[in-house]
Amino acid sequence: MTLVKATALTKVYGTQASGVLSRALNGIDLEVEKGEFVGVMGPSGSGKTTLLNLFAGIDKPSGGDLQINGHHIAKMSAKELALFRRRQLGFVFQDFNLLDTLTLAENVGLPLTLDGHKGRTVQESVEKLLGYLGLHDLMNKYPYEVSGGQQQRTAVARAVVHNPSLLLADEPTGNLDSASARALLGVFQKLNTEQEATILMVTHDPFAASYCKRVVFIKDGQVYTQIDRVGERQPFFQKILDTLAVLEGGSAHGMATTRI
Ligand SMILES: Nc1ncnc2c1ncn2[C@@H]1O[C@H](COP(=O)(O)OP(=O)(O)OP(=O)(O)O)[C@@H](O)[C@H]1O
Repeated sequence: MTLVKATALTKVYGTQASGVLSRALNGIDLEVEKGEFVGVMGPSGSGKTTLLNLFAGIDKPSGGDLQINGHHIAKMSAKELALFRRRQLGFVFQDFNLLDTLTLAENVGLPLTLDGHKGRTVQESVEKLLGYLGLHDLMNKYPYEVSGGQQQRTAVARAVVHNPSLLLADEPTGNLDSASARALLGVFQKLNTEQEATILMVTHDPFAASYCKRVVFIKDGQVYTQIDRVGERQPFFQKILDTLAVLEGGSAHGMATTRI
């Protein structure tokens, strides 16, 4: 089942009147199937954050169409969009973004509490999820009492506690040491393979991207190429490095629709 369908998606910043226009996305076609784990890579300024912001409903496209789980994002009212974001999307950011005044369990339960779920139901869901993710012993601690890696895994728990249709992650390993990054990517992989979570992750890190099933490379606001993981992670990692070398070397004319 196709969960995300972006068709000829464009995003232009600025106005004609100001005379300063920046074309951040220039006709992106991208589909994500339910249960996929997709990485988005590309040079700085290529449009990755812009694309994620459109998927997240934070910003509206200038042209083209974007459907997530059958909903046309650009056609929703502000109220519909707020509900859609709360129920159907989960977010993981580079900076963890946990609330320091709440315990880890309270942080994880927040999306359910804000959605009006009863305290007991929230507690049961949170305990079950934290147990599943190996964080049960930390549930009564505050964010400043645990490591960055543990905070980020808690942030993932908070992002999936309401079973969103799509989990969006923006540089989730950006502030982590390599051991914590590995643990976090293990959590994504577990959620993807065991729970069929659909994940879209923007990353600069080829190691992180090698955990994905597919990596989409964008350049100058367009899909430049995509590669699928077939088999082990190590050869896929090497393919990602090779593709980045060509992409950043700028000598890959004609690769726009090629799947390596
Ligand atoms: N709010 C904005 N107003 C004007 N131009 C913008 C705005 N946001 C992004 N841009 C421009 O759009 C283009 C794409 O930016 P974007 O942040 O999406 O790239 P990116 O691939 O995420 O970069 P990075 O890897 O450095 O985060 C860039 O040229 C950027 O300068």
